[in-house]
Amino acid sequence: MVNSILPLELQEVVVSKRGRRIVGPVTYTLAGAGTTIVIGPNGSGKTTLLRMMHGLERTSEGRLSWAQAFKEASQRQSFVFQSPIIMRRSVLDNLAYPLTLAGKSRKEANEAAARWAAKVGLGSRLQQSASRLSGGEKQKLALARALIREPEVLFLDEPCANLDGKATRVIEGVLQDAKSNGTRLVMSTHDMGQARRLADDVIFMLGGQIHECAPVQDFFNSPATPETEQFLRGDIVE
Ligand SMILES: Nc1ncnc2c1ncn2[C@@H]1O[C@H](COP(=O)(O)OP(=O)(O)OP(=O)(O)O)[C@@H](O)[C@H]1O
Repeated sequence: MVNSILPLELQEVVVSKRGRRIVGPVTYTLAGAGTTIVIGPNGSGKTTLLRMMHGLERTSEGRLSWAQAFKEASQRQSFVFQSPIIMRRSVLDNLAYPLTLAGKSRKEANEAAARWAAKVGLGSRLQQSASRLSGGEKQKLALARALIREPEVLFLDEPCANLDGKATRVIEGVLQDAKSNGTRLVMSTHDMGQARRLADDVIFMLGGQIHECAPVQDFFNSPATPETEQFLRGDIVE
């Protein structure tokens, strides 16, 4: 892509909270296309790593840089949280909002909103108050709202946690489409089946560090360290 915001370069980046290092030092390059899945035990730093890459966490050491200026990069990436943040307005308004904010006409924004609602199975709910949607429906809405501006990079923090198989399948389908359309995806999950289904490559977090980072086949078929092997066996690793 011309003027891509990628690569995102992390050099010896550290995130600390109240004087305690919770992630880092991390050196990593996010480039190319496809889906990177971030896995690891509870508290290993997955959420913090995603938030830091997106710009939601202040780094206390190291260097984080996009290929474009920070403001430009911010506008071309999006984030889906584990608990979706939904405006107390209609499904239509929730979806149209990012587009009107970006200067699209109300008509254009409404048309795109209707298209995206249909993609995530909310086509018949456009006028309904979004706050009355179920948890799974809210997550589908949040995903559509994040994708409606066709971000170059999309971060997702366990978007399918607490969702049933059917809702998860819809979300995975939308994510596969987004990837085919050129969005670079970076997503955390605890679901190893989902990691295998979606990943092109895997980041394994352990103790706030990137313990291993490999193409999906290599990661699952020939783990590089005993800790990775233990984790994949379902043993407790800290
Ligand atoms: N605001 C904060 N203040 C203090 N400590 C924090 C803060 N946010 C996260 N931490 C700590 O940082 C560590 C990493 O947390 P993080 O949420 O990134 O892990 P995670 O791998 O996403 O965990 P989980 O799988 O449970 O969601 C944890 O020990 C957590 O308690």
